[in-house]
Amino acid sequence: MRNTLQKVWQLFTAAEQRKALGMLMLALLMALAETLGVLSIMPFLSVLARPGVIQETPWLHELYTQLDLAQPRSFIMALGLASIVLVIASSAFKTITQHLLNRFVHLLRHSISSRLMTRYLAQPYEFFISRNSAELSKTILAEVDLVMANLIQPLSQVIVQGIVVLAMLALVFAYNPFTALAIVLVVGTLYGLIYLLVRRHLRHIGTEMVEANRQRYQTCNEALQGIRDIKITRAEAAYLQQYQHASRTQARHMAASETLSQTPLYLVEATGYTGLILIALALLLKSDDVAHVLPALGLYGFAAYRMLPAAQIMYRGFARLNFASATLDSLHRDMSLPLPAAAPATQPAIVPRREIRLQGIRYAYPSTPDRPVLDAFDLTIPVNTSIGIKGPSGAGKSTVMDILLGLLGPQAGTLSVDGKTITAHSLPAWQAAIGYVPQHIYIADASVAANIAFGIPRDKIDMRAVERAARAAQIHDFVTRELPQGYDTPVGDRGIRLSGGQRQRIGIARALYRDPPVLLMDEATSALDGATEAAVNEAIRRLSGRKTIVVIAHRAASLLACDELFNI
Ligand SMILES: Nc1ncnc2c1ncn2[C@@H]1O[C@H](COP(=O)(O)OP(=O)(O)OP(=O)(O)O)[C@@H](O)[C@H]1O
Repeated sequence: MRNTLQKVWQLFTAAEQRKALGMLMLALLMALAETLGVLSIMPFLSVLARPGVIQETPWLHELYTQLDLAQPRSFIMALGLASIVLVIASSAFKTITQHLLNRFVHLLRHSISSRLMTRYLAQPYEFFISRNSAELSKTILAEVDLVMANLIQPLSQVIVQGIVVLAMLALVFAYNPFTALAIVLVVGTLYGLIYLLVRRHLRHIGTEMVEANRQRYQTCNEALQGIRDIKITRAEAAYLQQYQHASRTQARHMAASETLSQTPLYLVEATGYTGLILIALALLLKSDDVAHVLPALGLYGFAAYRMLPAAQIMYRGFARLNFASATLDSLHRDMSLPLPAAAPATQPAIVPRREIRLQGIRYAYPSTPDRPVLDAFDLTIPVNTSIGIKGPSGAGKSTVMDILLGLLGPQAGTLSVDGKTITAHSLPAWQAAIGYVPQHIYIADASVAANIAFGIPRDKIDMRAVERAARAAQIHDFVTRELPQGYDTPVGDRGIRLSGGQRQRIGIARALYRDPPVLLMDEATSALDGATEAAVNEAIRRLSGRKTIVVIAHRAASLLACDELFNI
């Protein structure tokens, strides 16, 4: 439990921690207002039952004389009215506090998920090749919500209602310690026993639910992304079954958690009612005077009316804490991912003047640390030349490119430009000098122009640069002649409305948009027909001499224009 609280506390920023303490103060005030409201019923009921009480109780007598009312009846009305005003004011205050609390909790969801997204995006590329992307989106979107709904909200309720329960108990205790102890004993034992019984089960189903949720996201993602293959191989049923299995497990566990957290209410309500009748009878046995019994009964009744729902909310909060602790663990783990020191935002691009060099590179992927793809690898690329890299499939050509791009950090060796080693600090400036065409081009569901000027806000897109890049990539004619809205035509989810070759040419145009001094192309023309490939190659050849170009290609034709060939 302490562990859970600590983890939740660590999810907050310093400002949020301060705000949480402010909320606690508000909750204390709320409990005070509530107590006053409950307390106000006593004088009213006392005087109502026996107006003689006014003369017997000094403070009531004092108040009565001060108010200078004509008769006790008016005094009773005044007391009743005062009690009503107090209860209404306390309810209004409660509503405001509750709203502030809800606001705090929901803004916390926004804050935690944004910080998580920031943390993920700041991780090195290697982090993403070892984690499933569906799992990451699930953590940002679903787990933060789950932690909010099942942990932080209940926790805030536990604290607020806990204070209310304590205040009510203090009130009853001040009136009659014996009854207060009896209440604590009965209600505490009831809830305590049920809590102990269900705690372990809740933790267990909570853990299973995290796994089921992960499977749901992953299956959904895979099914929708691989829809072509799924349709062709008729794998719909298998995916559906996988999804349904996870989804049903999640639904069952959610239902069980709900029920287990609601169950004691009815039991405790019945016990509370029985207790109230017993107290009334006991009081009546002690004194025959209803005037004595009524105020006490009023106090107990009202205190119970406020305390039991609060106790139930507290119990539900505790129950949910157990259910959500596995989710909290996974969220907490990712929120503790290291944030690399931010590189200066705008450094001028590192434009090579002499050469780009890979020296003594050793690289093994995280999943196979003992089997390096590259070992003692050297490559020197003179500036403004074009180099073709060839070699059998799986030889490590794309890995070399990822190292040149600074996406993968080698375990040994250096990447240097004009003798200067590229470090984490200078990496953004180096990447600013590179145009890159990957093997698989990612096309966003946006316009052609937005896809060419990738990552640039719409109003900042330089349409002249877009057109220049599109011409060089041999896609300008297609865009202007065949697309209904030209460069503004939306290309659909992952460029579904484009052919493979068109997507590839958009990728090439994207790499050329910033007119970078270095161009890295990984199988960039593999999806083009002979004539288009020749035209693209010709355009790129015209760039050589002005740019440093590295090309990976299987087809000899794609490498013909290169100044030098390198075998891996
Ligand atoms: N994320 C990864 N985790 C583990 N191993 C990987 C990963 N990516 C690639 N590899 C392995 O590294 C080796 C080199 O892969 P790479 O993609 O660099 O080859 P390539 O020469 O570009 O191949 P191709 O011509 O088929 O594209 C392969 O044996 C591959 O299995």
